[in-house]
Amino acid sequence: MPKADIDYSLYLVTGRELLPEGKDYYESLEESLQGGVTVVQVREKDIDTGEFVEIARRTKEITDKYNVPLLINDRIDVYLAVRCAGIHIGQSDMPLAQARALAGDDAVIGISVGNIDEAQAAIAGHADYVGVGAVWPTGSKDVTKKVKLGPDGVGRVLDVLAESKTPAVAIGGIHAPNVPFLLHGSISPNARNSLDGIAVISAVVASKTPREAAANLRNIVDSFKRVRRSAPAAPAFVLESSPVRSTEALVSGVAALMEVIQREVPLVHQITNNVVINDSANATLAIGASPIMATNPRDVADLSPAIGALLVNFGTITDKEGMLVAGRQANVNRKPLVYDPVAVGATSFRRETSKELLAHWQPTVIKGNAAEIGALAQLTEVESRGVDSVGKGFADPANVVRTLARKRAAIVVLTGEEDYLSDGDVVLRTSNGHALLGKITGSGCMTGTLVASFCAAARLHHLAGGKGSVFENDSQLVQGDMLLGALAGVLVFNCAAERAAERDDVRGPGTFRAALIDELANMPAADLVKRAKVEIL
Ligand SMILES: Nc1ncnc2c1ncn2[C@@H]1O[C@H](COP(=O)(O)OP(=O)(O)OP(=O)(O)O)[C@@H](O)[C@H]1O
Ligand SMILES: Cc1ncsc1CCO
Repeated sequence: MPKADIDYSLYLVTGRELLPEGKDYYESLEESLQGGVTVVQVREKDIDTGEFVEIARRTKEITDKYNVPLLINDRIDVYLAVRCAGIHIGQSDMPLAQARALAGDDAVIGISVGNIDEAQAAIAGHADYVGVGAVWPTGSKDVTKKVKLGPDGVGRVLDVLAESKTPAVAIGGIHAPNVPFLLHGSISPNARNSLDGIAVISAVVASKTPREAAANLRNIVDSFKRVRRSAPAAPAFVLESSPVRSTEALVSGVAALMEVIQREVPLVHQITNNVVINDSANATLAIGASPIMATNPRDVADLSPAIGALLVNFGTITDKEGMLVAGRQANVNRKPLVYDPVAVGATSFRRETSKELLAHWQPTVIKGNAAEIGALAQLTEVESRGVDSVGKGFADPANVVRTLARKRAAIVVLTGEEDYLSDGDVVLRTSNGHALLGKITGSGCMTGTLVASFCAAARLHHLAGGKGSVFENDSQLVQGDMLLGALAGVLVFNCAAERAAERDDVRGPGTFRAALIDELANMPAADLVKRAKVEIL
């Protein structure tokens, strides 16, 4: 097969030691090829050369049947003996130039790269493809273990590879539940490049049903590539391309979600700060959803299948382990995950914690004030004072939210006197609310709570086959119109604040805070539709 025709979508690295008891290596291999494996690499350690050659020869007989290229890990002598498609070398194996001299120009030569320098060297040495990793720790179920490159780090390497168009597969700790996160989260910072495929070992080899395991992985990768091809310039990949929108449709969509909440009473899991925990739970109840504020890692893993959405707000970071586990489980269970990085730019501890969380899981929505969004976007235009944003805000907020949404493949919500929301494509501006919101603590945190609740509703609405939902795609992390969910959270909160501020019994922040909870509970959808000030920019 010509080098250019190789499809790297699902790259299987063999590992005979990982086979389930009683499963034959060749049988497992053949089933995985039937499931859709597109490249095979034979990896054998501590084995006699004669035996390696024999395994490679028999493996090639099977891969040839499926017209799938076979690569040999590290051993050029074995490659020369069996004459398969090529070899794969690691950084501590023979240098690339030497491998090329021995194997010749026809051989496919791939190399493992773990950072930008190694990627640049691979390009300079004309590697035919690179294996980028390790993404996550392998051989471990402990999700709190230190992440290696993470999807973010893979994205930085992909950026370097964009120009040479060197194909890239990611490797290390890849299993079906984290594949959508990996594919979306590793789109290079300026969206120029994305993964050509994923390399897996135990996700297929250790399976008793490798055909099904491979087919599932292949389906996710294929879906991702389809979306990426169809919308290269508008990378709201988590959500596929945005449906056609009008302000009227958006506002009536919000009203519909208010009904969904009442009907479905979604459970909204919140790991939030100890300043706002009570107000947030009451705000959740007031709109008709059901709050659960659990933080212990053992608790949160069990909860995940039952919840409608997860909120991670790190205003007072005391539960990092719980945040890591709960977020990963939300991705695994494909539940909306709203991330509120309170005061993220204020201290190095917060910046590091945020980086660590974002390497472990993919948020569906990122919500913050100007200082927080600025810090995540690495902009210095807006300053913070503790949890507050100070100054006039961004000169071009629409561009800030759109750019960060693209970079993070998430909906971004920027709060303030006016709120900006984007999925990386569309930008919405809402101008509801009241200045009294700036006089009570946790108004941003409660906005996050409501965004999470309405994202839960948007997903349920989609699953029930509701009108206007986003087209389903197997590589999407979350199903449903999450931009609409985020908009609903912002609008309901701010319209309730307007109603509260208008009340005669409200004399200041204290009475306003109580009235706000009342109005969240009492607001008719028709009044929201009347009040809503939404623009599509
Ligand atoms: N002056 C204002 N007029 C109208 N709405 C406002 C105003 N200030 C804030 N809001 C609204 O209040 C909510 C919180 O936004 P803000 O940007 O103040 O959050 P925050 O700084 O994160 O708050 P906190 O740290 O207290 O939780 C948002 O829904 C926003 O729309
Ligand atoms: C005041 C405060 N400090 C940490 S979190 C929080 C709530 C508002 O963000």
